[in-house]
Amino acid sequence: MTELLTGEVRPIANRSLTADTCEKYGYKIGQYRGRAAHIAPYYDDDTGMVCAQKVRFKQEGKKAFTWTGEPKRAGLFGQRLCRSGGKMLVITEGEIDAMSVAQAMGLRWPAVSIPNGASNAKKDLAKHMAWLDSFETVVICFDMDEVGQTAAREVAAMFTPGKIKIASLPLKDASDMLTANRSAELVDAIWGARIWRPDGVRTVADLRQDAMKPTEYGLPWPWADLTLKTYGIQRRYAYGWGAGVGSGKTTLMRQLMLTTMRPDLLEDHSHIIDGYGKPLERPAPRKVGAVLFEENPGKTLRYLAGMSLKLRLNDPTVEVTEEALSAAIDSFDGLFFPIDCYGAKDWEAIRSYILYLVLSEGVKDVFLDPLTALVAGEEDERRALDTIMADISGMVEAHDFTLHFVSHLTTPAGTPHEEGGRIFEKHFTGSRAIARWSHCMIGLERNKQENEDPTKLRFLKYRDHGDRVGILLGLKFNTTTGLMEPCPLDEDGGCPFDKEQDNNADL
Ligand SMILES: Nc1ncnc2c1ncn2[C@@H]1O[C@H](COP(=O)(O)OP(=O)(O)OP(=O)(O)O)[C@@H](O)[C@H]1O
Repeated sequence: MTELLTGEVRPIANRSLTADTCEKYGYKIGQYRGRAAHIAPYYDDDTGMVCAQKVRFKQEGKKAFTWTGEPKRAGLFGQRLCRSGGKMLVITEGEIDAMSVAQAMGLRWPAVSIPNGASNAKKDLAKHMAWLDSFETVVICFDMDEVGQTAAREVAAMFTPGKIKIASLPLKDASDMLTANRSAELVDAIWGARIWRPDGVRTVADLRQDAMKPTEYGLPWPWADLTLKTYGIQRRYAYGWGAGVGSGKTTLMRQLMLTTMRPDLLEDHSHIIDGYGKPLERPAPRKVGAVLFEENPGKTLRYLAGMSLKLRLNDPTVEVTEEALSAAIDSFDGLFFPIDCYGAKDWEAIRSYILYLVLSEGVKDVFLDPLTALVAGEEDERRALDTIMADISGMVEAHDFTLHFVSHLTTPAGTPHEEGGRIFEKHFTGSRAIARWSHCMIGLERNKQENEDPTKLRFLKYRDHGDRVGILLGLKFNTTTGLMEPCPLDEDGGCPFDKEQDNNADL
């Protein structure tokens, strides 16, 4: 144990501290190894005697600290001046700050300092939790730098919620406030300190700006009628599309990709007016990210080019000039970002590709066809799908994009989906995970044996608009253009009741 130092109480002019303040805290000026030093006394909780001193002096022009006595037994600086169970206690990062707060508050309110700086705040305060918790309110008034504010939040989390407040100062610390002659503002900052809330808890004030934003239409579907009925394609949504084998899922995905990159090919939407009387505008061309497991990206590009020319280019009898095709292909340049994942079906890799496209390339419309390919061969398909779907749902929300994925369907008990059987949520492969995590689920119902039969878009789940479900659109495949076009449906939605009955058998 090193000897305690002696000294005398003096005002500290360069810190605007009066002799009364220093007297109250027993803060003295003395000598340490022949140099002038500030001596801050620390008391032992048990004996009420000074057991240690924090000595502050200058060494080679720089601020230095040392301890005398037994610092391990020391409480907080100024602790002995505060009766437990008081109305309010202020905790600062340093002795001079504690005295500055006390002085600004007329020496009538208790202020203490932690002994070993912000980085040890948690450990040093933990020893006195019962005492600290006895105060009605505890205000943390640490330095306004990163270290101080991080420590303030860490310390706050140790207290009973609702009791702890964090003060925010316009200058670096309480001492700077006092020396700048801004004690009144320092007092205001202490009284006006905000109740600390754990990260993530928000107030109405935090959310006001968001809540005041008008609800806008999402992005247009290729077909205006669907935009009208569903309020458009939503951002931060994972759309799950399901249909029987060869029922046109990929064709529909291609048309969505096409009109995303080439909004000039969208149906006219100008008759759709929002609640503020504004007609829906045609969006600018947007980039597309495509994860297509069952198709070579070159082939997809040819399909897209064909659709843009209103030609079915997979038909060998269809003629197209090289110039026209080349110009059509060029129209997707810088917009189409397919991932060549033929064979690679590892979610971790696909996930990084998607995030790269979204975060680095600014892609906001991603297509994944089919989702089922990612779990084929997994030992526990259900669990794997649950992990992937949870991930997708979190990703679209965190990074503000839209992901459309295609799902295969399980075989129903009644009419096969390929013959127009009704689709239920539970028919999606891995339905539990998909239903839980996707924001919208859509079934494409079509009887492949009846070429004249339309494809019905049945919305099964729609998170924000649960009333907008059922068959919302009929589409007819145009065998010349390769595009799906809206068509009228029977009054019952073209979905005879007996077909629904059939499939209800396995409900
Ligand atoms: N509504 C439709 N009417 C007639 N033919 C269609 C229709 N939709 C798509 N087709 C054609 O049916 C074939 C299969 O379409 P597509 O590949 O889109 O189906 P899919 O559901 O994705 O198939 P899979 O189950 O094999 O993934 C294609 O030749 C396509 O041109």
